[in-house]
Amino acid sequence: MTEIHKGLAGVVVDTTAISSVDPESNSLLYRGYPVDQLAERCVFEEVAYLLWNGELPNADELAAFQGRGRSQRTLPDPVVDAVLALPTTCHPMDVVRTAVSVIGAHDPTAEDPSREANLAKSIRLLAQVPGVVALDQRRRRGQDPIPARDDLKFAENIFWMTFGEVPDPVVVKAFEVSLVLYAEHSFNASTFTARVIASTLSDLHSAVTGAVGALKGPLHGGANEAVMATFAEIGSADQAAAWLDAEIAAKRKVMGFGHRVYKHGDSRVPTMRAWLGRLIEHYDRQDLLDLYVALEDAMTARTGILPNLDYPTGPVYHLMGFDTPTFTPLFAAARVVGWTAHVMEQLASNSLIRPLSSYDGPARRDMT
Ligand SMILES: CC(=O)SCCNC(=O)CCNC(=O)[C@H](O)C(C)(C)COP(=O)(O)OP(=O)(O)OC[C@H]1O[C@@H](n2cnc3c(N)ncnc32)[C@H](O)[C@@H]1OP(=O)(O)O
Ligand SMILES: O=C([O-])CC(=O)C(=O)O
Repeated sequence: MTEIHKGLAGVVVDTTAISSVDPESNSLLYRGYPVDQLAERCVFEEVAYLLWNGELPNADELAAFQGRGRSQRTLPDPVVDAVLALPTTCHPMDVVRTAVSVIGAHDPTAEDPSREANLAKSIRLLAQVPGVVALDQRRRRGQDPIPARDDLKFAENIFWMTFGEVPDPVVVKAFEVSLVLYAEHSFNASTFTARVIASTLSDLHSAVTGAVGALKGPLHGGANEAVMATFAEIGSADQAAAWLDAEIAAKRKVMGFGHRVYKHGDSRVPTMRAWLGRLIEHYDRQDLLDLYVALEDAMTARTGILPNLDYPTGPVYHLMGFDTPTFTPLFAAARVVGWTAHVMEQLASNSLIRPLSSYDGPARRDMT
């Protein structure tokens, strides 16, 4: 009988040199470096450089790389027009998905599959997606757009374009850590989507557009905003256990918990959790931490299922002032690096991704 690998669980479909996720040791390495070390010591652009090029940049390489990205931050007019033309009733991830597609349609090198062209497109996309996310949050609030600045680091510029100010360094660092942790995670659903699309020899923007769609779902990146919706529904720490009992009884999944690969805890959670603690102090929001801890404790006690990265990141982005539907677009802004690194890796050693299925429909029959 054919063995079915539902959801491709446990199936190894290819090799990758970009990152390694080891569920046994709960470790995540980007090109060999532990991600917690990168998160503490690097700016986001260094990590992007590492993931794309295989090595960390020296000071000159970093400066040149940052200059290249910063000079491309301003959104082309057709992209601004496309964002502003979309209804504010649509989800912000729909805006990101559309914008990536429009950026691709206007890119004169869109169909050039060389690594050099794909790297240039990746750098441009990474420079421009934050502008889309910031523009969209602002228009939904009835605020005018704020032009990008080329004197700010990647993380700082996102705050600037969204809020018109760069917050305290502890807030910027917490955000930068979240972006580093979100940048890459091997063959997750959205990255695999990008690789499937790239494997047909379609273009990089098509692969990223598809990846954005995959990330949107609450079983994947959409969980970070769902966590905040959960907190809003629960209200306060003393309600957490009763709320959870009802969810479990109704057999509903609790967002921000569980992981396909990590069964003993997500390797990125301790780092993000520590920064959440610092932000709780900075913003004086012990009530939010109490709720966070109460739900985690109740979930662990009742199911043994541990939080994933989206659990601490939801409240982190909330404290920073981002609107809840903007959380997954921020995840996307960071994951552009991982998606495009995988597209380039796929193309360097391509084989069409096309699994088999086992038919269980009606037996052969003739039309009458
Ligand atoms: C950055 C990221 O994308 S991380 C993932 C973010 N997604 C979420 O937080 C959504 C909530 N979590 C989940 O839905 C799941 O844990 C997934 C989809 C992430 C991984 O799931 P899988 O590895 O496919 O495991 P699966 O969904 O089969 O769960 C195994 C068992 O644990 C239960 N379970 C897993 N996660 C949860 C959860 N969050 N809440 C309640 N029960 C859960 C399942 O109901 C299932 O129980 P059963 O065997 O009695 O039916
Ligand atoms: O790896 C996964 O399945 C999901 C995840 O944590 C990520 O993409 O960061």
